[in-house]
Amino acid sequence: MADSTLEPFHESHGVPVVLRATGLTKIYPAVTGKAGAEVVLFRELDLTIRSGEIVAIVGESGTGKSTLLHLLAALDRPTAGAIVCGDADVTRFTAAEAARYRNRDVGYVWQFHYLLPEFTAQENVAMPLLARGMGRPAALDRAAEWLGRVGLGGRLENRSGELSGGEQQRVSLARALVTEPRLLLADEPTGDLDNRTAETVFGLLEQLHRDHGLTSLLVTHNLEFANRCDRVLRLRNGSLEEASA
Ligand SMILES: Nc1ncnc2c1ncn2[C@@H]1O[C@H](COP(=O)(O)OP(=O)(O)OP(=O)(O)O)[C@@H](O)[C@H]1O
Repeated sequence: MADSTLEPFHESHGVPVVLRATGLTKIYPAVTGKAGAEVVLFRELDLTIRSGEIVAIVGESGTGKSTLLHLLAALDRPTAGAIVCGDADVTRFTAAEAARYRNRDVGYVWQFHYLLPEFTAQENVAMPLLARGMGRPAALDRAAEWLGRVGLGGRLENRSGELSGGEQQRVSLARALVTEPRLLLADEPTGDLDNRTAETVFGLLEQLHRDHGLTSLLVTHNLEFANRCDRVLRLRNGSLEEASA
């Protein structure tokens, strides 16, 4: 059942909880005037993400993994249920509150990098800081620092077209983390990369967990990577089960 009375800084197994979803349900209604039933993606789904962990979500195509990440990022609304991150229920946000949440509390990386081609790597990474009102010199400094952490300290001035696929994805990882969000949401971040480059990007994610106490939720079809995460959850038949990959 949805519980909107969660305390802000509750704990689970002695570890602070970063995000808790309860009773999460997503149903697409039948289209009026057309044959066909409603689409139930998931019903009464519960999910707890604890500080510092890296959690993998696996499941067959079309089971709703990306939709779940969109709900957690406040890019979509559930049919029912609550998503508590920090001290607020994300599902009740106004558009302005959702935008602020996406800028401050969550970072996300998608399968495609979505870098702005007319800007340099450093400017792309600085963008979320500029959007929140940080001055340009400070934002560029912070961006350079994060590009150094993802191994691209020598590529600050390159535009996305001058970078390899793996480098582009590392820039998008730096852009997601430059605001130091509570939670990183990653939707198949290695899905568009060859095996060796995918290993570099996933290895980097593991290193950032070790070095910076990152917390992340990762959707992946790569079962080897899923097995290297702290927990694996499988989305199947509308529910989320603890699983081994
Ligand atoms: N507006 C809509 N009305 C009805 N069904 C929809 C609508 N939008 C999305 N869907 C369905 O929701 C399902 C879940 O899509 P989603 O992208 O979340 O799955 P996924 O598990 O991430 O898949 P993949 O692994 O292929 O990326 C799909 O079957 C899609 O057709």
